[in-house]
Amino acid sequence: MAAALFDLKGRRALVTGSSQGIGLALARGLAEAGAAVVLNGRDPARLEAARAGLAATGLAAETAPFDVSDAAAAEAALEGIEARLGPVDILVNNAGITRRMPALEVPETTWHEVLRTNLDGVFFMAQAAGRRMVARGHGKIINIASVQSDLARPGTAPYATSKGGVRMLTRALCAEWAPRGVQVNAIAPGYFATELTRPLVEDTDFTAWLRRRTPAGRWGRVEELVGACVFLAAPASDFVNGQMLYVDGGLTAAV
Ligand SMILES: NC(=O)c1ccc[n+]([C@@H]2O[C@H](COP(=O)([O-])OP(=O)(O)OC[C@H]3O[C@@H](n4cnc5c(N)ncnc54)[C@H](O)[C@@H]3O)[C@@H](O)[C@H]2O)c1
Ligand SMILES: O=C(O)[C@H](O)[C@@H](O)[C@H](O)[C@H](O)CO
Repeated sequence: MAAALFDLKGRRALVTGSSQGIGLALARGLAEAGAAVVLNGRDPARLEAARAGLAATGLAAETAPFDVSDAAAAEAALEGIEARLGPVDILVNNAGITRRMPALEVPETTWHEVLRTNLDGVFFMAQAAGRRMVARGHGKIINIASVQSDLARPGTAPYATSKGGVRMLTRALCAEWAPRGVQVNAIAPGYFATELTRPLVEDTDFTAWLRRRTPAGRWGRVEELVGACVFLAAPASDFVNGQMLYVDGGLTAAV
């Protein structure tokens, strides 16, 4: 009984931005839970390397290279994936970027680049997948938000704004699609060591501050996000909708 609640066999999952980092860890976790996984990124060679890495450990995956910040490409990709492989039951909107700089110095192009990837990309991917899920009467969308959906720090204005938007988008889509059998939730990671956070990992002052600021006293490991993702992708969460689940070592629970 309990095992069936978390069983993803027979489900197909598309994870955006999954050639490395959090996306690749989530793709691996979903595949280990039984899902047929589709990897996405913009660079076909890096995507193929990620696929081969999963295959080397006995996990099959397909690839779909496209840019999530291009709404037409997202729609064409969903159309192509479903025609080639079958329905996408689970969408993990993970692709994201940051550009750290003081708000007074953010060029217009940078502002739009971050918002277009982190917020427009999440919306148009959700719209492309959601239109098909709503028609079928079931589906799971998991948006990767951030502790910066709620808390800002200097140098993160475009990023924090985009992640705050992801939080409200998650609620707005839940309000519309819950009656149609689709669950839309978010995971809000704390600080995890990846390429995106490398400048912060290498900054000894930042890391010392983070260890003091996080009740768990350390950086997160990407595998520690898998449990939340499998839960939100699986039947176990069928009545969980519009929520943002923090996986942050307690960072947002304590001052
Ligand atoms: N690392 C953290 O501490 C942390 C914390 C909270 C939230 N997040 C979020 O998790 C997600 C993954 O971040 P990560 O830390 O693994 O970073 P990462 O830079 O290692 O990985 C991001 C991936 O997204 C891909 N990507 C970027 N733009 C894309 C686009 N337009 N189309 C397709 N793919 C694209 C990149 O190529 C890369 O593979 C992001 O949304 C990020 O904001 C990360
Ligand atoms: O500059 C920063 O503080 C980081 O880039 C964060 O934005 C992390 O990437 C993460 O999203 C925190 O949860």
